Amino acid sequence: MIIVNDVSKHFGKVQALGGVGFTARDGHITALLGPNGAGKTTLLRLLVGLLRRDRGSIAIDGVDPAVDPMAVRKNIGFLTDQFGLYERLSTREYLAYFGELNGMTRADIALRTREVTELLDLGDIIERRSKGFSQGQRIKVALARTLLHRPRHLLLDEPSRGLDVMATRAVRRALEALRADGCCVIMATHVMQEVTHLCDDVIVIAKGFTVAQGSPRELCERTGIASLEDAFVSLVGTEEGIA
Ligand SMILES: Nc1ncnc2c1ncn2[C@@H]1O[C@H](COP(=O)(O)OP(=O)(O)OP(=O)(O)O)[C@@H](O)[C@H]1O
Repeated sequence: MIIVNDVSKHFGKVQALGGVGFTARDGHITALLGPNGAGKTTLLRLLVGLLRRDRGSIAIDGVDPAVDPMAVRKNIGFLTDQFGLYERLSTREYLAYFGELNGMTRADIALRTREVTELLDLGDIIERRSKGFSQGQRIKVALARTLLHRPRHLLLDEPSRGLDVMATRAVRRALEALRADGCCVIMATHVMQEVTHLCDDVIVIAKGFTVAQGSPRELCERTGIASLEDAFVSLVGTEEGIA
């Protein structure tokens, strides 16, 4: 479980987060919705201990990433907007490298490589070097790396950007399987259809503040608006950043 309370973060004079608070539960997929520049990526980077907050508290299964980032990272998979693939490594070599960094045994790496290859349909690129991979192939390999060590928490920054229909479905299936395993998934996205079909809970942030949290249905009921996209626009009070 991830509990965030009144977190703020400035970059010099720029306020990225003014006051964000929410709870993301295990066995749930939680969407992080907000216009461009709302603070979603900053929040994800704070959760994983890559940035230090100015104020507030964060507890990831009770551990504060500012106090013990290594303990938190052991149990988190983080898919950022920078995939960080190594062009000279094949997908299999790349996964093995990150598995070793995460302290996995060779046998476990081999087992998990088989599992994520199947889950994300990587069969045709598992022996290929990543140089020249398409955007969708790059995301799937980065996601495979993120899942390899069976993280208890998964933080995804726009995981479906650039994916075709089949790849989108493969990622969706993977996330549903993780949810069924009790994983706590937080996903920043601009794709309303994905939120409606996949997410149990939605956190809406605007200009660095949490403006609402609830299931897609609750947000629609609260605003009295039938479509989630229109409810979102009403909650953030602007049409900026809608995809
Ligand atoms: N390293 C940085 N230095 C200065 N400003 C930053 C930095 N990182 C983020 N910001 C600013 O903080 C604010 C929040 O940015 P962030 O990337 O978290 O938004 P976002 O919700 O992820 O946006 P998007 O949907 O466009 O990806 C923006 O005004 C951004 O310019």
